[in-house]
Amino acid sequence: MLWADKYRPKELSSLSYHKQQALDLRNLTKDGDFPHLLVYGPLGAGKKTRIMCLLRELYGPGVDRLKVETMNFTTPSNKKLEISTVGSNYHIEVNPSDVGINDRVVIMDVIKNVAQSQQLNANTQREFKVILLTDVDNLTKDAQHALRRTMEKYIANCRIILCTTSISRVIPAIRSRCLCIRVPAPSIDDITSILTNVAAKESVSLPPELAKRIAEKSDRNLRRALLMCEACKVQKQGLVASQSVSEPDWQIFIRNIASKIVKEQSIATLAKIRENLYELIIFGIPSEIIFNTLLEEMLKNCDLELGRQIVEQAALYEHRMAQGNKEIFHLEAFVAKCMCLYQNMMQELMACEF
Ligand SMILES: Nc1ncnc2c1ncn2[C@@H]1O[C@H](COP(=O)(O)OP(=O)(O)OP(=O)(O)O)[C@@H](O)[C@H]1O
Repeated sequence: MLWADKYRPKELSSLSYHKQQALDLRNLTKDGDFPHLLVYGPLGAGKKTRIMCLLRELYGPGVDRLKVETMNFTTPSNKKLEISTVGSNYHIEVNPSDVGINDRVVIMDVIKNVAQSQQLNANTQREFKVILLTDVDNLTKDAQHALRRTMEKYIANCRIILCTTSISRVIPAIRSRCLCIRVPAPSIDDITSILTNVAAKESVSLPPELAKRIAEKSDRNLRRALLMCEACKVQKQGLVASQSVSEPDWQIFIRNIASKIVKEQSIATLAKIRENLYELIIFGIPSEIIFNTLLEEMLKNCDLELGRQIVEQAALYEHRMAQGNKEIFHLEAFVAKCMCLYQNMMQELMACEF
């Protein structure tokens, strides 16, 4: 088992950072109930871990006995949909955006099914079940409006926990019906001490300088830091302070795409980059991550004015990507626009020189 899964805290009391928030969550469940929640924060900040600890506090260790199920749905146009869910006797976790633009059907059916089913275990029984919806920022507006109506209708039988990285794409009507909980990214010191603790549990001696370097390279993403630390251990049995910390392959791959854009602005390069983007998508790298990393890498290669223009275009294409269905179109359009802007800047520079 990976360290990130093996050492995931299970109790609110064992959460080692944002302790006040953990305490507040515990107080929230004191009388055995809580409102609908909207948990948001950057990738790898520990949102899911906190939610699972909260459920454990409420229902006991039964929430850890997970089973994977496949649910089937039929759209109004008779299209058959299939979605995987993970859940226990007390909760169910679904990512409705797995079915793309048909997410509205999934939202309505899942909530209806859960609200109508009864719980068996009388000892730990609550009056409600919990539905955990992940990646809520990717839900279509249609699905979000359906969610708003359904969450009101079934408030007596179920509580909904929404988990997302960006609250700005969640409609205000949902935000106002939930208690919003922000989980900020852990600090470099928090990550360093978690890495040191995990290494100690694994009987691996981790030099403090190396732990700090891993924490800095992880972009304050705790999961990434734990994976990087484990990768370092696999590369070299005895960890040393001067050891290099390798980056994930996809990050290097995206850096190469950015340097291709800068090196040559042509149709042939664009076609090659399209293949590269497809490869990233096929390997399961989320398109938002591809977009953000590509933007960061592009900004390293340009001056302030060009950077401003690229950020402006990135905002436009990212917005379109969030609204549309085929990410590749918008990623490719952004690459083409970057090439265009870069070429314009080079031509202006050359004109000035002559
Ligand atoms: N308080 C904590 N102490 C130690 N480790 C933690 C803590 N919180 C989270 N982790 C570790 O960090 C990893 C990432 O946490 P989690 O999956 O909860 O993040 P997330 O914000 O839900 O991420 P994503 O948005 O990418 O799904 C977990 O695998 C877990 O091992």
